[in-house]
Amino acid sequence: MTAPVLEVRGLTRYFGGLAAVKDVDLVVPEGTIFGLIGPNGAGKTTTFSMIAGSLAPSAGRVIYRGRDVTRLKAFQRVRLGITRTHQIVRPFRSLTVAENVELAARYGRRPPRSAAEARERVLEVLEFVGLAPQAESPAAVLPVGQQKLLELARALATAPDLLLCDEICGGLTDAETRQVMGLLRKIRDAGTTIVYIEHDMRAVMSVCDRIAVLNFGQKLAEGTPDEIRRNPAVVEAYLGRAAEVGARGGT
Ligand SMILES: Nc1ncnc2c1ncn2[C@@H]1O[C@H](COP(=O)(O)OP(=O)(O)OP(=O)(O)O)[C@@H](O)[C@H]1O
Repeated sequence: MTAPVLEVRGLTRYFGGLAAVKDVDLVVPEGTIFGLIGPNGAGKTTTFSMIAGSLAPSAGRVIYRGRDVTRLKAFQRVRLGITRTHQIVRPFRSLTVAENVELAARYGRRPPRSAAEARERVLEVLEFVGLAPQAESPAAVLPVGQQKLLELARALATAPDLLLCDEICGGLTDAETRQVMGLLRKIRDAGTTIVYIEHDMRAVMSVCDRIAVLNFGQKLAEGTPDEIRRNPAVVEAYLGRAAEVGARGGT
């Protein structure tokens, strides 16, 4: 078995008296799409923020390829290969799509060494996500589906080794969701490990190799999509409710 790309040990975060994340352990094997699911407020985004480095844990460690990165800042982790997308996308709205992607590339793991290399990288990423025709449009004018693709493009431009995807399918049509699932599989197959937060259960179950379930800040279960689907505690805490609302559990 290959060494894990990411290990999270005893990860804990309090907000005042509230334990948003409590004593969570995760081991993410290389080359997988690893789902992180659970009800609203379960602690998924807080966990992501601690892995990405934008939020300090109250306790616990984040280990990336055997190295303890718990004290590194977010930009230092991006340079090592850990990049996240945000649930609420936030491109530079007045910059073009291409400029947004180029900026991300410059802060990434392999910054382009020339303007020509930057252009080539930007075009490659935009073609990959299908946004090449919008390259010169201001980010602000993109419809929601394309905003999500731009968020993914910006993350990919940093040349991530570990991509943290936060609810990339929220607000997308079924066709757009299928497109994004196809992209995630290609990204994984090209060698990038993915941790994926998502409420769209069809998407999660179709694309993830393993899934961990959070509930009230703690890990409730972990396993393959089939094991998770059949786990009575998961059905009780989350999946039953998600099914009631048409397999989409909320925001
Ligand atoms: N900055 C903050 N200050 C105070 N409480 C916070 C903060 N961020 C998150 N919380 C609380 O921590 C808990 C976990 O929130 P988090 O956003 O991590 O959950 P989540 O599983 O990502 O939820 P959702 O599926 O709704 O995005 C919630 O009770 C939330 O209100």
